[in-house]
Amino acid sequence: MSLTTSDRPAFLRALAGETLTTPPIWMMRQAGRYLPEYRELRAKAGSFLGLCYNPEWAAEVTLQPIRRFGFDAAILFSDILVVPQALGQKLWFVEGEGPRLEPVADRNRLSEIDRHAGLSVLDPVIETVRRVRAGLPTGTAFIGFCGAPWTVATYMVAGRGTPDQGPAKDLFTRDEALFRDIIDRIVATSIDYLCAQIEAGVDAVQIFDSWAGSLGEADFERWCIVPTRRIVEGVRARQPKARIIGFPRGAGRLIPAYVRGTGVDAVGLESEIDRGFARDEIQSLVPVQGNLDPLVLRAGGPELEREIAAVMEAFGQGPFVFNLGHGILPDTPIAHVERLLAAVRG
Ligand SMILES: Cc1c2[nH]c(c1CCC(=O)O)Cc1[nH]c(c(CCC(=O)O)c1C)Cc1[nH]c(c(CCC(=O)O)c1C)Cc1[nH]c(c(C)c1CCC(=O)O)C2
Repeated sequence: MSLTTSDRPAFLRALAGETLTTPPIWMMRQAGRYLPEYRELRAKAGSFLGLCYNPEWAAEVTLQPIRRFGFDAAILFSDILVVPQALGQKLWFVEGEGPRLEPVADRNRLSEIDRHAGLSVLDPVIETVRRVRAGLPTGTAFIGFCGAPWTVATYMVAGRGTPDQGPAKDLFTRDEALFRDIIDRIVATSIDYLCAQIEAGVDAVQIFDSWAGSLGEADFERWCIVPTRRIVEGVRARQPKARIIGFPRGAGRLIPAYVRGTGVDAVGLESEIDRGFARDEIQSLVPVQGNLDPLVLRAGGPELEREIAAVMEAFGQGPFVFNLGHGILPDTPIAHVERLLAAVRG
């Protein structure tokens, strides 16, 4: 049975360049701590990674926001830092703080982690993809993802999140060959990982570059644009129909160069971007996704109404996916998410 155009998920139609009267909507981090049903399963799993690597639970968590809110797309429940794990690096999460890895700051450490390398570490995540696919309603699209090489490298080098990405910047200044080697490994594994997700059933993939905004123009070209283009080309060589969304958070005025240079099909926009610029210089190139401020969603009230209208006003006349400019905050009231959906869907 072939699907007619109108049976195609609205999310995929928008990514293909259609302007829809009601834009499709999903939210970054839509499966997460603001949901009581997530917190319940998270407590049962004991740890975040325990949840990520249990296909039954991870599939359930992926589907929770779809059942509750009927978003237009589900996003795989996992983390960008499972790729360093596939590269052999130890990863753990400190409760209330965030991720920790054994830092890779010299050549010896890199050759040590290499011994354990293997994509099979991610088999449970691929099994999660199959289960979610089987459980998703038709009309709901399914998004897979990975971290962009630059952002993943910042965690691999520092061993944790850093306010200014200083350790990774120091490394590419001090030992460019070593940093390039790290980037190359992330690129190769990310291509295999995204292709495995697509083969198992995701409709589109998003490349999260959360720290893209911390790079100056020349470094943005070599550490963000070039490695991302290699992933896009590597995935397309094997999966010509793959839909790829880039999210170079904070890249602002460099986003048109990112779109042209990487060849992504669509781009996510941070909340801070100038919306007039984004409409004229970015949405004219590719469909855009974003960019309600997560703080405004959490606050609710008249400011939320005004901002939803401003986002719709800026992007509603072109190909557009409604989203936040970054992940939903854990203490966001569920009623505000319900209000957002009602306002966007009219
Ligand atoms: C930098 C980054 C990470 N992970 C991710 C990024 C890029 C996007 C961004 O900038 O937010 C991406 C990510 N992380 C998670 C997803 C799942 C899909 C989704 O719902 O969007 C995705 C796409 C789940 C998660 N990843 C994490 C949680 C919270 C874990 C918990 O339940 O305790 C979730 C639901 C943990 C995580 N994972 C990471 C950090 C820094 C943290 C700690 C901060 C935090 O707790 O929010 C690394």
